[in-house]
Amino acid sequence: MTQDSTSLDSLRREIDSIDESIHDLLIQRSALVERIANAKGETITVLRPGREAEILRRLLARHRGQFPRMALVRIWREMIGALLAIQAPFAVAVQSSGRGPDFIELARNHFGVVVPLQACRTAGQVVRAVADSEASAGLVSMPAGIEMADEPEPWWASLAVGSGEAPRVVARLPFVSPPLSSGVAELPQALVIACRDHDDTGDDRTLVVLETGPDVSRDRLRAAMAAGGLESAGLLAICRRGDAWLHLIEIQGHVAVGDPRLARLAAQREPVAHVSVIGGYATPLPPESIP
Ligand SMILES: O=C(O)C(=O)C[C@]1(C(=O)O)C=C[C@@H](O)C=C1
Repeated sequence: MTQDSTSLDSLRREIDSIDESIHDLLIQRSALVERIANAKGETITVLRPGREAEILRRLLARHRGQFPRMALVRIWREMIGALLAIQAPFAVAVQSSGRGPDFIELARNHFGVVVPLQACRTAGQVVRAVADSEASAGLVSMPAGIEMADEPEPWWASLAVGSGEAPRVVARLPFVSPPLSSGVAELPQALVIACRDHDDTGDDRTLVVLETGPDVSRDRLRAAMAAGGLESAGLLAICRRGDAWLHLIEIQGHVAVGDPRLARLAAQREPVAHVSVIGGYATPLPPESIP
């Protein structure tokens, strides 16, 4: 045996030993998640998107060496998805209209190969599947502009009338943007909904629906929000409900349903007659942070 093949053999034995350590740790992690699942008890969903975001941010911040960050994310997404599925029956309803195949890919990349995906034609059907507990979570397209929906009302407006048990937005995908495939001009953006509140991870956006009369400018809305102590990060979409206009607005930071700033905004009465928090998400990592 040559010197080279001896050292190759010994390097491979080291790799075998590392693989076994990784495997043992995976088995240990899985056992810990089972204990977490027992501790969660009767909660409505096992999904904790804020915790998932914190895990990925922490690992990416400490990462070093040649192993690609995108591959690190992929491994953890696969592991977390599999560990969601061992905690409870877990399925994701995915909107198949519009950029349907892209949304399926987005859901697969995020939830991994184990979690079953259920195609639903419209976003409204995804909301209903989650509300009726036919799916544990749903993936719907990121609203943009004035909604010309194939439903009486865009999906996000239906969340604004929901009770505490109704689906809410809990995550935005992709959390870490993969490189664009050839021929794809831009990545699809989607929101994850589930029957739980959005988490506070320290770097978040909140989605609110503001109800106003007609002809309220963006500047006026922004000023009313600022007077209430809320910083708008942008108007995502608007739609009409009878004589009222509904504005879907992204707010900087985590704002919980009972936040006094929302009450201050609604107390002004003009221009905002009503405010509903429909969820929020951990701010996705900028693509440039994943070289
Ligand atoms: O921390 C939890 O609540 C878990 O269920 C564990 C875990 C994980 O694998 O780390 C899995 C799924 C959750 O969405 C978040 C995290």
